[in-house]
Amino acid sequence: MSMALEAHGLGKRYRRNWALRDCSLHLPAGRIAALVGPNGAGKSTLLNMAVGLLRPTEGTLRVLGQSPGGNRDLMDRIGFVAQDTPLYPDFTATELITMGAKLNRRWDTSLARERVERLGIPLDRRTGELSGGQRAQVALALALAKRPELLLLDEPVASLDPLARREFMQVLMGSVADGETTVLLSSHLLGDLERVCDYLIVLQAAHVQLLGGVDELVSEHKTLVGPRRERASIAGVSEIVRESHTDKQTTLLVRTDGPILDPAWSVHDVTLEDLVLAYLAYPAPGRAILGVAQ
Ligand SMILES: Nc1ncnc2c1ncn2[C@@H]1O[C@H](COP(=O)(O)OP(=O)(O)OP(=O)(O)O)[C@@H](O)[C@H]1O
Repeated sequence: MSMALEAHGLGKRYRRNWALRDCSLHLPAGRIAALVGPNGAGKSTLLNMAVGLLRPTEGTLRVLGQSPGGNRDLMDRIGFVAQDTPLYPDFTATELITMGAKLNRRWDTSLARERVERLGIPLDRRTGELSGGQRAQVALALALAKRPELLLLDEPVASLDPLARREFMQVLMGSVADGETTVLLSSHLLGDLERVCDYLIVLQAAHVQLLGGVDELVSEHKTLVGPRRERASIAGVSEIVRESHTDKQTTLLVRTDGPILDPAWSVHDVTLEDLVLAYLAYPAPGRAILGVAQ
């Protein structure tokens, strides 16, 4: 299986603070991956390193099998929309599309023009005079027009209205349907991600907290509800990710390594949102751990 992204022991330090540390992850080609984590978790740092805008402080990072720093051929194969969707404000969408055609070898001018037109965004208005959502749409159209093998999107839909978000997510799904594109997008909108993403990377406090295919992760985690009891080992449970108690009842979100047969527990499936929220509350690796989810 070929990897679109592969990191080993990757770290980035700004002065004395680590924005990313001991980060080992892989993203198989052809997936739509969600990059999730709280503010300041290191998501933008990871994406910026993947496009060579930042250099790792330690560790290795391979993107489409190559090292990203100063690699023009590799950059031709990657589409990137940064968090604040920067566009030259004095240029119109038409001018940016023309510029894209000059700078990129695999550029699809009609895709960009048709997309911007279909969204009702004036092609001849300076992008500095467009709304924030319209600017984001232009930036996304430019990224898609590159026909990238890897599309990296840093909170691409944050400024889009709900209908536009849904439409864009459908476009993303369509663009990976050919099996040749991989998408990695960071977002806080778990509902949107749940609909389209089939791979999940959860970052928290500069560390990878959870990684894997969404279906596999969802099926190996369960919520258990039973009479109140203090921590005890449960056959079939490899890890208790989160626990909460009322006077009479204990609720656990667990990672399983087999069936839960103890009849004291009722076993429930989890959603992607349950999973992400549980792992975000889980102590980060490398942090002083006082006991899991006490
Ligand atoms: N240029 C910089 N100089 C110093 N520290 C930085 C710089 N950029 C980011 N950081 C720090 O690195 C950490 C990770 O930041 P990053 O922007 O990667 O987080 P993020 O997960 O993308 O957050 P958000 O969801 O808020 O966009 C944060 O603690 C941030 O303060």
